[in-house]
Amino acid sequence: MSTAPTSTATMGFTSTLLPKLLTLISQNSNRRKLLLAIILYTVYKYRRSVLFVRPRPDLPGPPGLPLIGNFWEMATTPTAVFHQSQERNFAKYGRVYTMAIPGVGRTITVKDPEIMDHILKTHFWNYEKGTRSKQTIGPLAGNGIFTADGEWQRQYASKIFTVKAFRQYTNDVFVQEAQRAIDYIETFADTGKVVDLQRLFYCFTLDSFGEIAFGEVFNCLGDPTKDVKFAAAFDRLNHNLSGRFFSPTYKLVEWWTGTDKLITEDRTIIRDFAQKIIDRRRRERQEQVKVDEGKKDLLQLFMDIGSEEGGTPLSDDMLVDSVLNFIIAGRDTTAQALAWTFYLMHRRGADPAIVQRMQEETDSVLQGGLPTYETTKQQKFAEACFNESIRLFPAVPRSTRICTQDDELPGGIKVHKGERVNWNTYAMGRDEKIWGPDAKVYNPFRWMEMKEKPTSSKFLSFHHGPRTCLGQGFAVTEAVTLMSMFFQKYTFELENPDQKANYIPSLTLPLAGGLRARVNRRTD
Ligand code: HEM
Repeated sequence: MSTAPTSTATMGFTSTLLPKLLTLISQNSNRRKLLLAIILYTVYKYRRSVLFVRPRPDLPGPPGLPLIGNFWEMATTPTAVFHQSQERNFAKYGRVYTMAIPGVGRTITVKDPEIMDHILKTHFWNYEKGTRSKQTIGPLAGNGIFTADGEWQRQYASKIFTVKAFRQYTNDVFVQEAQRAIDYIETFADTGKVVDLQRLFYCFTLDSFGEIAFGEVFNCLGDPTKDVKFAAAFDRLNHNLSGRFFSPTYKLVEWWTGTDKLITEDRTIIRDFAQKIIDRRRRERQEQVKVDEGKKDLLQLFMDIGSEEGGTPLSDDMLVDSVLNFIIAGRDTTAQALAWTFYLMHRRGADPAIVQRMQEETDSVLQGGLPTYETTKQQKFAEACFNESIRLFPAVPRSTRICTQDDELPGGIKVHKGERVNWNTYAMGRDEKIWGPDAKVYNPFRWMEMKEKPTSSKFLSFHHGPRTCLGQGFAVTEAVTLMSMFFQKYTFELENPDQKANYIPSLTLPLAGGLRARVNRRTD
């Protein structure tokens, strides 16, 4: 049992609920009276306690209810404004606050670069993803890099990005798939018809990943309005598992709604798909079919790295996990970041100088040609537009770790073994202390004017420390390739320029309502 600071909820209990219960007792039979009296006594005695959670009267935080702590608050906070509610808590309680829920435990939520550096870098070893993370996204991520705490996964995955041919191959795929996206929007150009750009970006990143991960053509860009079986199962699974992060009682809810069965079905579809490709590759390997060095996909690279001298060949399950984790990491994140970028550049009130500068930069770097890996590196303003959008709308908006040994954070804040430390990248990206008084304004020019790039403990969108996003360069190249090819030819106009910046609550940050826009050919 724990003792929490006296709360308004507790005061509400004494002033409103207590008299009601006393009246109820006086009106009931003896047995009922006794039962009610016991309940009343228990609730009163533990009015400042949260069942099974260690007390932290030293930390501020939203007041909870007797025994159930912040359960009610968590259950009733609309998930569509989850990040704003955390921002409000920071505004009220400062850079660190706590909440507690029976069965889930205590969470300490932080928003401070110095503390982030401590948790994610200098004391990295003391904060692990833990079993809850594995339970929640396990059906999708398996035992891959996302749920693992170290081991072989990072070692293998990081090797992939050092393969030079892989960089060239991915770049060729981005150009090819962006061209297919252009073929699609060309049919809309100057017609006044509306296209959902977010959906198109999902198809762009899915088709790119189909090629890069498995050497497979999903052909989502062939008709973005139609579902691709693998992608539909992947999206549904992602969506259903996201719900687990917001619900302490997800097991019960899934059983009640039948979502548990859907999760199993979708998991099977995805893994069977990957397994078939692995079987084919193993057969081809036995038949000694030659693989073009310049066209090795992720699966092939993972198979090769495992067979290298000193390497351990990966089992089929490990291969499936490895490749799927790249798709989880890179597909939705990049598509959503692109959608937010186009949204922020075109919504009402956006500075027209942003699109103008983007066009000027693209025209001057590409000179009418197609992008290459080298030209994307020169498009600093395009990169700034992208970074600025994931500062405000980070594709991974929050995350969590479990403390494995008692620790002390900068500022003398104690964290006990088993307590959960959460952080909110969304809130950090809008923090005036880090970004200045215009922190909430979309202003890509700030990146061009900075003398030094912000450290990753401040610009947390790609994470910080030893588990920093491995695909940061990949994502930026992919996004800048598409942006440059789009801005080279077209202008965009949102169907609803006043569309609100709402997101769908999820592990990532999709733009709610998609991004419906009209496309016009550039005439300048
Ligand atoms: C806008 C795009 C992206 C953003 C904002 C982003 C952000 C992140 C963040 C915040 C993490 C840490 C997650 C956590 O452990 O809490 C992460 C991890 C990771 N990302 Fe990205 N990512 C993006 C694109 C990509 C792409 C395209 C790839 C692969 C091609 C990728 C590969 C990875 C991998 C493998 C990890 C796991 C690293 C580890 O746990 O050691 N990411 N990413």
